[in-house]
Amino acid sequence: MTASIIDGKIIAAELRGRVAAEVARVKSEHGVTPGLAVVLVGSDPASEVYVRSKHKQTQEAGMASFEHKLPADVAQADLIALVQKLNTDPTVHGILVQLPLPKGLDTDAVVNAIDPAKDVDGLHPTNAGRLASGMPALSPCTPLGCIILTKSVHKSLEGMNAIVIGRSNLVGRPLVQLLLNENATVTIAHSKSRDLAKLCAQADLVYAAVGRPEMVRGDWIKPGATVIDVGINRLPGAEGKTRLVGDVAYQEALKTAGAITPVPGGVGQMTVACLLVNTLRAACAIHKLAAPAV
Ligand SMILES: Nc1nc(=O)c2c([nH]1)NC[C@@H]1CN(c3ccc(C(=O)N[C@@H](CCC(=O)O)C(=O)O)cc3)C=[N+]21
Ligand SMILES: [Mg+2]
Repeated sequence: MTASIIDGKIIAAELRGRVAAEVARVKSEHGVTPGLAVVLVGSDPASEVYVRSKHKQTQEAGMASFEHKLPADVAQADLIALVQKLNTDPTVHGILVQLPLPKGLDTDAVVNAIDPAKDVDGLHPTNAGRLASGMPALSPCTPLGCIILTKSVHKSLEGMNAIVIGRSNLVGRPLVQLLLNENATVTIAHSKSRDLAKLCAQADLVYAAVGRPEMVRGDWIKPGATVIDVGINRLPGAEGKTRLVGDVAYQEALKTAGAITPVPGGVGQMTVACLLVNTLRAACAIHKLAAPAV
């Protein structure tokens, strides 16, 4: 038996189409154009790639896209001043500060400066706290994407055993909360967990988000389980190129899993699509419109 492949490209494109339709409706019915501001500090090549694809997809969905590039040696106060300006800019409904920030900048202080109503990354403690309390919140895009991909396989996650490997603020922790909202039973594992293979073997749903290339092996996976690979690791490939691999040993896991996401073409695609969803939701909330149908 070989696993079916969960096609993030197709699922993300379909989601972006629904966002675009809602954006068109909100524009024509209410005269509101949702706007996303992305702040990139320094010049990490991988970050440049993500920011470019965010810009393109935002515009394709009919939303306004604002890019702000700052030098790696920008003063903390100047970065915060930009965030504050975006907070009060009525054309901006979503603010994303690309992470990680260059050394010397205080990430917590920058994230705290974002208006929680415009925090489309769901990183502000107000949104993280609301999510953890079961209240409506802007939730981080990658975990939202993971849930949508899982639901493309399972209509309901109720009572399923899920394991989340990784506990970052951007992925692992909020993903745990979203899974709890779906009534899954959740195990939270991380780099210090003992006997990860055994914990994994009990899971119907495996979420690998540790940032270690191919750490999750095929024989850890319960036969038929759904595997969502959040990792994006750049390894040296042939002819001086880089090669992207996930946190799961994909070829091995294909043999035991029931369904699995590829890297690239899995979770990464959904992250950007969900960013558009969050920007649309933020714009509707800010303008006191009904929540959009996506
Ligand atoms: N404040 C903040 N929010 C983020 O959401 C955030 C961030 N900082 N910093 C970096 C990570 C990473 N991230 C990705 C977005 C899209 C792809 C993506 O489009 N991946 C494609 C192609 C990848 C490629 O070819 O390089 C795929 O997996 O198919 C991947 C990763 C968002 N992040
Ligand atoms: Mg991917």
